[in-house]
Amino acid sequence: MMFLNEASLLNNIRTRYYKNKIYTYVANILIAVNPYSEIPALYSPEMIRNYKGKSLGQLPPHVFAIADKAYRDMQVLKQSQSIIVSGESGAGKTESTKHLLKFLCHNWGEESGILEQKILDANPVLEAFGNAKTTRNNNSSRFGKFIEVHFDKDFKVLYDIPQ
Ligand SMILES: Nc1ncnc2c1ncn2[C@@H]1O[C@H](COP(=O)(O)OP(=O)(O)OP(=O)(O)O)[C@@H](O)[C@H]1O
Repeated sequence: MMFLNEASLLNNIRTRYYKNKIYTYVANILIAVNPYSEIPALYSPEMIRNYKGKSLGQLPPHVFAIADKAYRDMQVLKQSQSIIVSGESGAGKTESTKHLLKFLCHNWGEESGILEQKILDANPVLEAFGNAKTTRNNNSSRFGKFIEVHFDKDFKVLYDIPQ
């Protein structure tokens, strides 16, 4: 971008959004715009495989790239990593968190995948207890959500911060 200010950033995000490119990087922060419709190719099994082991920026901006970087940083630095998912109600935090979990489970989980499937399957149950319809979101996590997933010894904390 020629000028880095709020207006040009928003314009850039809008232009990308109209091309179904809902993800944009600002340095190593990922901005996601809620498309309010399914973009199937964005989360296909092929995409999940493509983003495994790729450096940030090697492929187009994606929530999978953030998950992969966190996992690889954990391995290299031997320290737990955190992904903070933040935004107003209805912004798409819960959906983003589900995509993060799915990516991590499919690419970096145990081989049998049984435990990972249980983690993914637990989500609808938790939502049944913790979610409610609000004016801003039909499936709002009003009671807050905190997901902690451990792979091996010291993997990983995901936060979905209620707004
Ligand atoms: N990546 C996405 N693709 C398609 N639809 C999405 C996506 N992200 C969000 N949505 C749609 O937007 C709705 C609201 O998203 P979500 O529940 O994730 O918001 P939230 O930020 O967690 O809200 P709250 O803080 O109220 O819990 C979802 O039910 C879904 O219909």
